[in-house]
Amino acid sequence: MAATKHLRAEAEDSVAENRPVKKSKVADAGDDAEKARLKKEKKEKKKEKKEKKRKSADDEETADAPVEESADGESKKEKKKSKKDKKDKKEKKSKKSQDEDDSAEQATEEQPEGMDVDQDVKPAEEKKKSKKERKAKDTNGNASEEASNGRDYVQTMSLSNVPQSEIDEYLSKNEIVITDTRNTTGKLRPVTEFHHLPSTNLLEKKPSPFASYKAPTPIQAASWPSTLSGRDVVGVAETGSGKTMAFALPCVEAISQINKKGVKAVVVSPTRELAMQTHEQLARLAALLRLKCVCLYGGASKDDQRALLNKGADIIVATPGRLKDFMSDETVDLSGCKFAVLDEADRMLDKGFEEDIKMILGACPPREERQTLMFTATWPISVQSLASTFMVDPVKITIGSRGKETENGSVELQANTRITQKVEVMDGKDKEFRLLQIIKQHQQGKQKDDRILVFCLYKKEATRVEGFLSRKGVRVGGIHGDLKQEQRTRSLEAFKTGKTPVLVATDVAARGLDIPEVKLVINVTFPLTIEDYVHRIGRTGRAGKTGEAITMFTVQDKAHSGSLINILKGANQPVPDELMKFGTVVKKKTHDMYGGFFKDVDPNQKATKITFD
Ligand SMILES: Nc1ncnc2c1ncn2[C@@H]1O[C@H](COP(=O)(O)OP(=O)(O)OP(=O)(O)O)[C@@H](O)[C@H]1O
Repeated sequence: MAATKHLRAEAEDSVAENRPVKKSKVADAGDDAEKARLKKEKKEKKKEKKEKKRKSADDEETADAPVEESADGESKKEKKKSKKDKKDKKEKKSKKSQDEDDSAEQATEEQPEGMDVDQDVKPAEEKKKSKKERKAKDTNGNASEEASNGRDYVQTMSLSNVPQSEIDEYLSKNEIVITDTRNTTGKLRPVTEFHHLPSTNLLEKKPSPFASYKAPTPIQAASWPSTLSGRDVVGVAETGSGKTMAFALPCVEAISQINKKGVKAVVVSPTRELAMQTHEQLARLAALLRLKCVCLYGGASKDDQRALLNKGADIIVATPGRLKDFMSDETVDLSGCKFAVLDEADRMLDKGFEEDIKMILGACPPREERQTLMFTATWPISVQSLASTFMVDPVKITIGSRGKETENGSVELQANTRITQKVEVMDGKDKEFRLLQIIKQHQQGKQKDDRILVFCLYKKEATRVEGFLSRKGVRVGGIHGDLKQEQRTRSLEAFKTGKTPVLVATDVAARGLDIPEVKLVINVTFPLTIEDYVHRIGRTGRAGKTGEAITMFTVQDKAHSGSLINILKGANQPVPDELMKFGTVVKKKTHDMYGGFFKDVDPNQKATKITFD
């Protein structure tokens, strides 16, 4: 606009200069014209100024002011701008806070239940991961969200992807029943394959600790999700079904997460030989993570065991007596022991060991601060109330017994169905002759090195029978409480290697011992309880194999006829007529704690329910 005005003025000046000289007239006339021109110019300037002002006001409105803006215009603009900035900031802030709320909500959704992680400090990577994991769980809607004892088990994607129909089939085929009063881990899927286990330092070792196994056994598959979650568990499964590894894996996993010196786990066993055997398996697993496992049992040098303890022990496997000794002289301190296992739990909780167990578990942290597992093949009601005082809401897992429990909560007693059971009713005086005959028959040809385990009830009886067989040329050894520990260990070793393929034992060898080559168990004298019978015959038919058991039954054993008949029927075994003649009444030996009672059994019905309390 200014440039136009200037150009017009120049043009007008040039016109004036080029006019003819008739100056005055022209001047007079020129003066008037000049006045008019100046007036017009003034008018135009005024108009321009007005126009500028209006434009400036418009510019302020649009915040698009030209560079040569007036001071006044600028301040107005700034005011307006700052107002606008404030408005923008407010909007941005509100949007930001909305975003934060959204992400917090999202994070809450992503947070696996039971995990105690601060949302605000949780790294994005972790958030992403937990979302992924949650997704894996949600696909099937069944994953562990339990985090007892500060541990969390996350079901792997590969297990989540197994169709539900396959899981249901596995549970029903293996007669698996999981009872959880918290009613959450009931949904946990059994770990049907080893590769379904979450990967850990231990499980990634090469070769794998499970290299020699094809798949987890049902008790392992069903209990690992709960035990790895840190839950207390009662596991009841048939003899020879892999219960040792069922508790060994969570034991080593649990203590590998504790960065403290001292004893962190204790496993209690009823017999020395079983303690040694369990120690062997557990020590192998623990060594993979450089954890130390020490075995304490009676009848061996205390000094040697103390020396081992002084080198450091993360896990102790022990019989109660020797463990108590070391606790009394303060060689062993269980105050940091966060993991406790009662193997052969019903035996550990019966009258004979009750006080020892109270003392041992009493020296561990309170039950709320430790994990307690109990495993057994027989779970009578008589021990269950005591068991519950040592545990917190245990998950109960039963395999077999068609998942049945009796009305009072005991797990139905059942023998391993792969064992062929025969009962021979006879006169007591014929026993030795018949025993020799059976052994000779079984050791013919290829079977000459088959291991045969012979059970007697009394130590003296075992000594006599061993002597008798030895005199008849049978390669035989003995194991019972009258023998020194060295002798017991030697006999067991010779039996395992096949040097003496026959072993005469009392019930010290009834529970837990795992000797795969045992093909036949002979009961020369019936045991004191039907549970002991189940454990005795369970020394054969282990890890999916078949086996055989022959029981000599005399009139002196007639109190056991009813319960034995039920066991035979429960395992689809023939019941000899001579046994039926002793009666089908189940008589329980009177016990100072559990009392005694009688129960009728209908001989025409398949026996399914017996309580042994
Ligand atoms: N997943 C598996 N696959 C095959 N064999 C296995 C598996 N787990 C354990 N075993 C083997 O099964 C055998 C029996 O295991 P274990 O001694 O733990 O049985 P158990 O259930 O404790 O028996 P018991 O009630 O008599 O004490 C052992 O030789 C063990 O090595």
